[in-house]
Amino acid sequence: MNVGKPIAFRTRGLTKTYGEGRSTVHALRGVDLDIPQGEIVVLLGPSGSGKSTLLNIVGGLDSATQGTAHFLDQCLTEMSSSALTRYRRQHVGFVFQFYNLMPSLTARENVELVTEIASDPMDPDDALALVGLRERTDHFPAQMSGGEQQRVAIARAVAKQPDVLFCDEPTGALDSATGRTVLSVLRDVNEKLGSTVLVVTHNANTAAMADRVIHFADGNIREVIENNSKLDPAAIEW
Ligand SMILES: Nc1ncnc2c1ncn2[C@@H]1O[C@H](COP(=O)(O)OP(=O)(O)OP(=O)(O)O)[C@@H](O)[C@H]1O
Repeated sequence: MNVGKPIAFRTRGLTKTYGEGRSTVHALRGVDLDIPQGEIVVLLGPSGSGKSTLLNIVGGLDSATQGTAHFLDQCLTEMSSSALTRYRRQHVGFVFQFYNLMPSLTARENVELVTEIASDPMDPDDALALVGLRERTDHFPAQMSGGEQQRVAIARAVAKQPDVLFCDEPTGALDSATGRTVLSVLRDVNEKLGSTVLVVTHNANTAAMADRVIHFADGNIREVIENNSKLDPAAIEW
């Protein structure tokens, strides 16, 4: 189904170890992976299998020990830390389990933190409208539910119109109905902005909305499944 799409991310022999000697942890053991542009990709696997480590390296937040990772024609594993900062600023949005909003700022002001430094940002109100919070732009985080706060975090991440949206357990702190709403927002971002969306999750049911599901085990890919019958997030079982 994705024949001819450019590859957004390509890793070859991607390896990450933490520590030395007997306490060495092998987080990634030579991962080879191709992720086509514009896909929703869900990464599943047991705790400690390396999912977040992979996300952090291709997101420009962490370095590899060996191997290569490319974003389009840019080699992330050879970049200086200032080049990685530019890469993150220009191309990448992050969404984490805990929303990391500034409590003293309104929803709009939280989004403006990003739009003020981005090169081609959306209007903050448009970003909040995209996640269904048009009416809540002047509200503070404490006045919003967990799902609404996560949607502000997504608005903040997408307001710079990122090529890629990285989501680490985006529904981990949410109940099922709210979690589905947040997944629907991620699907909307993918469809409306064309962003490639990578989601790390423990919720295997999220796989139903993905174009591609990557199963991790013990620092490597166990299986990659292309999904030709994607479900609407609203229909996902929890
Ligand atoms: N900064 C670090 N220092 C030492 N070890 C680390 C560090 N970060 C991760 N690890 C180890 O690397 C391995 C892979 O961790 P990672 O967080 O990538 O797994 P994960 O699949 O995302 O797990 P989870 O689902 O629990 O978030 C684990 O054994 C973890 O303890």
